[in-house]
Amino acid sequence: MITMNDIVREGHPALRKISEPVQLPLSAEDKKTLEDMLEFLQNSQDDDIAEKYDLRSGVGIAAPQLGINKRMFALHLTDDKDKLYSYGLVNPKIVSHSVELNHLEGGEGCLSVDREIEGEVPRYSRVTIEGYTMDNEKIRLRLRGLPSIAFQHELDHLDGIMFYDRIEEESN
Ligand SMILES: CC(C)(C)[C@H](NC(=O)Nc1cc(F)cc(F)c1)C(=O)N(CC(=O)NO)CC1CCCC1
Ligand SMILES: [Zn+2]
Repeated sequence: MITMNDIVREGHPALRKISEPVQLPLSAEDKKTLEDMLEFLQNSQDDDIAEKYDLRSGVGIAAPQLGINKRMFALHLTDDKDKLYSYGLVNPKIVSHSVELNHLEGGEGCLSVDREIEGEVPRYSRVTIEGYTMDNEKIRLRLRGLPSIAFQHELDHLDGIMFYDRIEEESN
């Protein structure tokens, strides 16, 4: 199982690389990695398992955070209507987005960042995304709210972008 020790932190080169598209159909190894990533998120949101293994409660994790520069990430979260979004996504991309921007109140954090960083992180309010599931099926989703923000945060990891890169500098 994945624990916090498997997650690379700021300064690790994998977090600043552009990740490579994943060969489809998924190899057994890539599928296993993605399943392990989804399992980590589920474990991290289970109070007993999270406490036992000292896991930070994660809603998303990208392969580069495991030192694997492949274009895949996992999401496991519920939106404000309690709809569950639980996916392993391969070669994900935004196909269209709102002009309107949104941000998490209080800013963002990251499983690979062990410090608090203040500042709003601007994200598209709504995105239409495409990608492939762990079963090699093409998927298209319309996301808003936390699912939309989390998707954009994870997609940035595949392009070597950290959330704080998007916080505008103090305008004096
Ligand atoms: C880094 C951490 C703080 C653990 C963050 N969790 C999080 O934001 N949880 C959350 C947010 C809400 F708005 C409502 C709620 F119910 C729970 C997270 O998992 N990530 C994933 C990550 O680091 N992926 O690389 C960072 C988040 C920033 C924006 C969305 C994902
Ligand atoms: Zn992150």
